[in-house]
Amino acid sequence: MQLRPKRRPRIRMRRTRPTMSARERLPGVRRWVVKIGSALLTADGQGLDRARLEEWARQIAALAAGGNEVVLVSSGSVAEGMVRLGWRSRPLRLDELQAAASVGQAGLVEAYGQAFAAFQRRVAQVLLTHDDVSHRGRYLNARRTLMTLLGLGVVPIVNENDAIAMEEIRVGDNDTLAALVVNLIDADGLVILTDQAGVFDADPRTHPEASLVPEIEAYAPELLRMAGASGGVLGRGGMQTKILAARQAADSDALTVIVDGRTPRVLERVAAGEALGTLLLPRPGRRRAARKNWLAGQRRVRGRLQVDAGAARVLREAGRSLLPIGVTAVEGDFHRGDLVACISPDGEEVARGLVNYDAREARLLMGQSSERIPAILGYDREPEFIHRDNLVTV
Ligand SMILES: Nc1ncnc2c1ncn2[C@@H]1O[C@H](COP(=O)(O)OP(=O)(O)O)[C@@H](O)[C@H]1O
Ligand SMILES: N[C@@H](CCC(=O)OP(=O)(O)O)C(=O)O
Repeated sequence: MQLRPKRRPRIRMRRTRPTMSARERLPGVRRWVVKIGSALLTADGQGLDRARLEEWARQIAALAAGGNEVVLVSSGSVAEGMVRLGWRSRPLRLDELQAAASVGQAGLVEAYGQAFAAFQRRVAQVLLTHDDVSHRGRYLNARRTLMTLLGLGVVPIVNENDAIAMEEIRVGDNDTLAALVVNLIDADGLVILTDQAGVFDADPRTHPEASLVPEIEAYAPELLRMAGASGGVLGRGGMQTKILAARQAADSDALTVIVDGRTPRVLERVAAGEALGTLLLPRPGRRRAARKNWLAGQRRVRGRLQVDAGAARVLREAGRSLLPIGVTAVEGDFHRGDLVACISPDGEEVARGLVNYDAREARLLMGQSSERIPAILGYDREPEFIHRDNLVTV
């Protein structure tokens, strides 16, 4: 009897039919999150690959000089820490992992600092946990800090706060962290740099005949089947978490490109719309920002702001920010970052959003013009009670 080689079942792919090529949207992207994975950052577990790091710094600096805003999400703290501590295998104990991450994170930011300095760019270290993006007040602060850094022309370098993150507040992998950052700052492009050319129709490590998927909807159901279970020795997520990250980015209408970070001038070429890696697309017509969905879904309204007719109208019709001057009464005992409802003079809820002031401060500021905030409080903050980015109409 002749044995026939076992064939892999063919996967039918629903690729997005290009009308205007979706790649043509990439040159229009202005705010990027670039994620660099452990698999790529360290030369075979021998420490950080500084030559590559410098090349990415050059490209990010070039994008920034061309009017783009770029937040870098970089892994590598554990890998670098292991090298600095002389450990050959990734520890299993959480405290040792956290120690390695702390040692490595210092090295990581130092290396980026030097790399970017060669291109006259400053960097900032931003360490986040899951709590920071799900907790009301810290969410606003994390967002504001990142936006301020971008406004200053600084490149924020984000990693998970591994030293303190316990299991229940861990994001877990940096693909997911990158997606959280996309949603946090309303980025319109996410580039995930990894050690493969992109997403293949099967894991290329175990299926050398697999072929690259150039473009696909992030929510295409077959995608997760293509991705093998987990990543390499240093990385954690593998392709699965990258696809889930692309989906989360797609929820706020961002485009994701998964691509080999070793490709020459990769970031500049991706941003120019060149067909590199895999482009993962949002579903057409899904425009509502993820943050707004999240806001709309929050049930625990902590307070109510009575607004006058004019404020009710601009909130309802134009989705504008709520200023202190339009508020006539403050109900409840809420804190900065809490969800509050905006109530029109006829008693209807017109909008809800994350408030920038504590109830005590709001009572002092209501009915006043925003220029008077510093004089009334003795310190300055946002001119809005609720910024339109953090507000949904009901
Ligand atoms: N369908 C697929 N296409 C490409 N890579 C895949 C696929 N399925 C699994 N992988 C694996 O995912 C790995 C990348 O994930 P990981 O090692 O976590 O990298 P990183 O550190 O960049 O996050 C690849 O080296 C590859 O072996
Ligand atoms: N925050 C840790 C873990 C990051 C991580 O999971 O890495 P990866 O998903 O491979 O980019 C680190 O910097 O090593």
